[in-house]
Amino acid sequence: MSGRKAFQRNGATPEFKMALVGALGVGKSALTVKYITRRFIMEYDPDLEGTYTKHEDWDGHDVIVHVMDTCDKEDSDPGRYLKWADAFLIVYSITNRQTFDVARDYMESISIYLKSQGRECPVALVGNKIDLERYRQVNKAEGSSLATEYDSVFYETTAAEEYELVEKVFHRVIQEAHHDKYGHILQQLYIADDRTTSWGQQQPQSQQSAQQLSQHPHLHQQQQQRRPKSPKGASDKKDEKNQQKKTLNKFFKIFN
Ligand SMILES: Nc1nc2c(ncn2[C@@H]2O[C@H](COP(=O)(O)OP(=O)(O)OP(=O)(O)O)[C@@H](O)[C@H]2O)c(=O)[nH]1
Repeated sequence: MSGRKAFQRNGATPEFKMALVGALGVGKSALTVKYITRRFIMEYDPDLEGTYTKHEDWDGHDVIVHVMDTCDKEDSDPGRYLKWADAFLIVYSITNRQTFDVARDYMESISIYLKSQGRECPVALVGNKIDLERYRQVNKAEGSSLATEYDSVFYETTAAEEYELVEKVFHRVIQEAHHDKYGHILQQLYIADDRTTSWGQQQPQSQQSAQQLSQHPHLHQQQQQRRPKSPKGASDKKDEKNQQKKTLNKFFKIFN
């Protein structure tokens, strides 16, 4: 049975929740707003955290995507996105090695958390700001290697240039999340990495709504109940490793 047929029989609108996490200043907000509005907005309030919703039109069918642009602070509870999300984008800046180290910590912590819950979610490692190649501190092979270590997909991208670069990352994660939820072979449903097939055009957002979002990034903020999802085997590669760094110790409080 093809994914498409199953999708058509199942009347419910597919819905996915993904959380962007990472160090401050890596471009989580820029990537979120780029995906939602197709626009690059230069400055955000670093203390703001929000959840945004976008309707994708795939081959005439509605797909709802919720994106949480997180902002972790010392005392904040990561449970707000760990429990909520169907998928995670762990973002670092290729121009800042420290943010790559933080991304590594997130990879580890999220992996351990999911395993403790018997859950598995798509996790993508995303190296952002490739438009600033001249300032690169983390080479592509390092990112790729870290992602491989955790059985995650890896992308380098930039919020500052073509929308398609950002779209590709989000669509790949949606692909994976769709597979987890509906158990379909993704290549039959959506796109291959080179985007040769099925993803429909984005529903164009009105200029007005894009402007409103840019001026009030939390316009579409909303809370949603998490939908159940089918588990997928977690990476076993890090079972023995328990080297949580201070900044991420809070993760353990959730499930210990
Ligand atoms: N050149 C370039 N600048 C970017 C890119 N993404 C984000 N920025 C800039 O980097 C700065 C930080 O981006 P944010 O999106 O606020 O980063 P964040 O990860 O959300 O961090 P906080 O807002 O501190 O939580 C802003 O000035 C952005 O305009 C990118 O891909 N390329």
